[in-house]
Amino acid sequence: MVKVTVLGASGGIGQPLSLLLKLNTTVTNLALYDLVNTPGVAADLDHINTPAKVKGYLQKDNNGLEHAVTGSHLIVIPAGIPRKPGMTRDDLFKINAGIVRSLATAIAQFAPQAFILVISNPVNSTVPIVAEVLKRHGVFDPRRLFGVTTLDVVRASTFTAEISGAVSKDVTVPVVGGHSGVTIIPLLSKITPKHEFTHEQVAALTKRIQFGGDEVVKAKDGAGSATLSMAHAGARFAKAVLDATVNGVAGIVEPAYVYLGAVDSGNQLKATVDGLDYFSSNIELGFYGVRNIQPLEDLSTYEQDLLRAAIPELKKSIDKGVAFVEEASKQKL
Ligand SMILES: NC(=O)c1ccc[n+]([C@@H]2O[C@H](COP(=O)([O-])OP(=O)(O)OC[C@H]3O[C@@H](n4cnc5c(N)ncnc54)[C@H](O)[C@@H]3O)[C@@H](O)[C@H]2O)c1
Ligand SMILES: O=C(O)C[C@H](O)C(=O)O
Repeated sequence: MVKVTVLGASGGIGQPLSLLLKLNTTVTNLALYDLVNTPGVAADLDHINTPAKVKGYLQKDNNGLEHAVTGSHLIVIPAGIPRKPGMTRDDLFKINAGIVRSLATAIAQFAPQAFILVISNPVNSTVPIVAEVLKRHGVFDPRRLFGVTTLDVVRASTFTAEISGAVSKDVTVPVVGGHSGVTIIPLLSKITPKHEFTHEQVAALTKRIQFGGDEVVKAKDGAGSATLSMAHAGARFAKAVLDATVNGVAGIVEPAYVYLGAVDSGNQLKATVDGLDYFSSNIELGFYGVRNIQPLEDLSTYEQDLLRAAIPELKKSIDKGVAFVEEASKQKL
């Protein structure tokens, strides 16, 4: 059995993401959990002739969350509120931190072995929140926890190809750091296939990739943030984890925001990012999840400056997530 669970499955991301996961033939059971509407979404998806059996769970059901997560191989979390124009991702912390903490508590209790993919913003803080909850339950395996930053590399491929004329699906741009504004660091000097951009193009592309989310928030004009492109990105990353951990595919490399103490190579990277505990880099996936975290090498001067600007922002967001769980534990929430 390969059970995948989506927490927040009725939302703007949750529904198309669940559709794409239903189309993934590695999945045998798809559990959809939300406050509302999951029975309908599940009944609808269950008519698609792919292997996964789909079941909906509601918060108001008796032990709905427990039943949704129990036995899961992989759990994706897009639960929480999205931005409106004028908001930063950090403005979501107040509400989403509590949502993510309560979902992580259930995972720690009922699915401690699951691979966890966090989409809920602010990712730079919500991933440390999940980790702290798992640590407190004595079940933290950092190789199994990922902040999903795939949308940044998807955008980077699209935006750079518009300038270079390459076919976007063939373009790869490493994007490292975190998932918010200046913490998003595109490494345009490392684009493949190789392309030489002018300084002006590098500056403009960097800004567009860093603030790509704002373009969608503005265009949606109060109706939320990226959902469809995010569903695509989330399904792509979930497929990568399933291929590595279920299907035994070796050598898969995808970016993700992870705990750097997960593996030795992460500790080496940690030394080059001023001791940050979490950072997004290209991750080689293996049977147990994170297998290798790629180092930052040969950055251009411009990229080194971006990194310098990102580090204090990341530190603030990480500390905020850790402090939130500490405070909640003190208050026995
Ligand atoms: N990581 C990324 O790259 C990325 C990209 C886009 C959006 N996001 C984030 O994803 C989150 C969701 O975005 P959306 O557009 O789908 O929002 P949405 O409001 O459309 O959907 C969120 C869903 O979460 C559900 N929910 C709320 N509290 C819950 C709880 N305690 N348990 C289960 N479900 C709960 C809601 O009922 C809703 O169905 C936002 O925080 C957004 O900022 C992240
Ligand atoms: O921009 C947002 O708030 C949503 C998401 O993080 C994105 O990058 O599109």
